[in-house]
Amino acid sequence: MRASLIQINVDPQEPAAERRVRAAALVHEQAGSDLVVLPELWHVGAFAFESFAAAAEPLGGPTARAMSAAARDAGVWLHAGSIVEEAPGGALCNTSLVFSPSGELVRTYRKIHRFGFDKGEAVLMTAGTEPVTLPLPDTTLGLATCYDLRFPELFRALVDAGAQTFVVPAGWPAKRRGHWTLLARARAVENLSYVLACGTAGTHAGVEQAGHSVVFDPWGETVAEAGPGEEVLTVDLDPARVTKVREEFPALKDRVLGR
Ligand SMILES: NC(=O)CCC(=O)C(=O)O
Repeated sequence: MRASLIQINVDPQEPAAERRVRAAALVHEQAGSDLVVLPELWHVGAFAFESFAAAAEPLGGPTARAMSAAARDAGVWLHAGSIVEEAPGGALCNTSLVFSPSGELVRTYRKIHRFGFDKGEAVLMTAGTEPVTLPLPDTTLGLATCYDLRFPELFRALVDAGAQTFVVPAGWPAKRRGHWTLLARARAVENLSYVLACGTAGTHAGVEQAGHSVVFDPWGETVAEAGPGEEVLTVDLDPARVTKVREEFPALKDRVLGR
């Protein structure tokens, strides 16, 4: 199973409409991959809080339409990262979109843990409540977004729902890059699962992004890691390895709490 993580540069000087066209072209270039992943809020910037309201769009909005067409044209499963969703009733949510190779929107995931404490996303966005998984032909995806990485109980809930491969779009700051890599790896090791963690490059709203998208295997080994700039990280995964590792090291069966 081939996966491509598109670590797109988010530059406030680039209009969102142009970045959308560029993202679609980058997805198109990944034809031949099974799964393509974009980062969190790449259309606006995860820290561009003051632009969230203006950038909000419904599920059938311009980003979703462009990504549906891109998935269909490339013939790939596309985790299109997240958008600022204007939900029915007007609430804003940080919502991930997953499209099938025919361009159908097959899953949405509203980020459960909002970042910012008493500011930014935490006050502007409404939290999701539901963990979301998606069975693909070769693996079952578990969806999480950025700050969710700090909450292992979400990943356990996803494992209980059948997840074998976590997809984590993010807009993670460079100043906490050490946490990014450490937490993504921990989620792989403790859940004996692949982790596909896709961040952004560039600086927006004064926040330098970490880049360094990374893929860990179910033993916590690094499959591939990007640098700080715009880059596509393409990896070949062996979905059967999740079952094998879980059989050889059945730690998930030893859980006592929270089952
Ligand atoms: N967009 C985010 O969720 C940022 C998370 C973050 O900066 C952190 O957890 O640290």
